[in-house]
Amino acid sequence: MPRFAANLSLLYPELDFPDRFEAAARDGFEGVECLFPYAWDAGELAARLQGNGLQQVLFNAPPGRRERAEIERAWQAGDKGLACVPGREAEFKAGVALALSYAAVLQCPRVHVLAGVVPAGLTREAVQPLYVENLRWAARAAAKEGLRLMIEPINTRDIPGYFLNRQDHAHELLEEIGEPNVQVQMDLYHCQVVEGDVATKIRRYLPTGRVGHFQVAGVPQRHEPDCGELNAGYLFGVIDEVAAQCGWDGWVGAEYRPARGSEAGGTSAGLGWLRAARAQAAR
Ligand SMILES: O=C(O)C(=O)[C@H](O)CO
Ligand SMILES: [Mg+2]
Repeated sequence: MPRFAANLSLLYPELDFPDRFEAAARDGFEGVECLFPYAWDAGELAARLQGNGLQQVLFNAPPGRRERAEIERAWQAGDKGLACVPGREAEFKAGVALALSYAAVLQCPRVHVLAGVVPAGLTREAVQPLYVENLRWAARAAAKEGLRLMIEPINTRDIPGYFLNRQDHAHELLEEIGEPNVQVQMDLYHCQVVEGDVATKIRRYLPTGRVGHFQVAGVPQRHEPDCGELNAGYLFGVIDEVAAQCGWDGWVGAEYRPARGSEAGGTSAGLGWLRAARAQAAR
């Protein structure tokens, strides 16, 4: 069974963010990820991790220039990253520096760097050199701290105009960036929405050593992984099989909006997919 991390920005919406750590540990998660930890003091979050025996496995660099407390709200309102946005290089670098300082305190080995939306009037091809240059700069800064950066293809239904949508584009970009500590965050939800053939893509890309993290959700509504058109149990089996062959030992982030979160039992009641994965592994 892969190691699963609870995405605390999406799971347990019935609880205040700091209380979600304990809930995730109680439900048997060993790792957690989140979108943006910046509204909280890094030391306070580190204490929550330690107190609950959890590892922080991933979070995002800021998607735009804001006060720390504003970052999450600004993401909802439209900040989607700066890596491909001309004229905002200084803000991009300041955001990466803030993320690296949080990663050090949280002892988190991975930081996702959002690509951003291609500005009106420009093409993806026109902004790609800037994206590559920004990522190269960020990768070198992260390498000094012993950290890895993730780049994630995201579907354009969720973020219209987003620069990076496809797995093949992400892997081409890694070649161009040319820094070994940059990897792909393969979100199976986005992969299914954009291109499908998910199991084949896991088999193609995981052995390259260029996939640093997985995420999962049901498709099309981004609810529990066992709701909708993806067969999560089958895909976890594929990850397990290929990981055993190539020595991959990363995490699968549970990044979904619980459909059952408002029902009695909250998020925990919707973890049947996790219990099924455990039962399958025990067989
Ligand atoms: O939207 C997603 O799938 C992500 O993982 C991004 O990190 C957005 O935070
Ligand atoms: Mg994702």
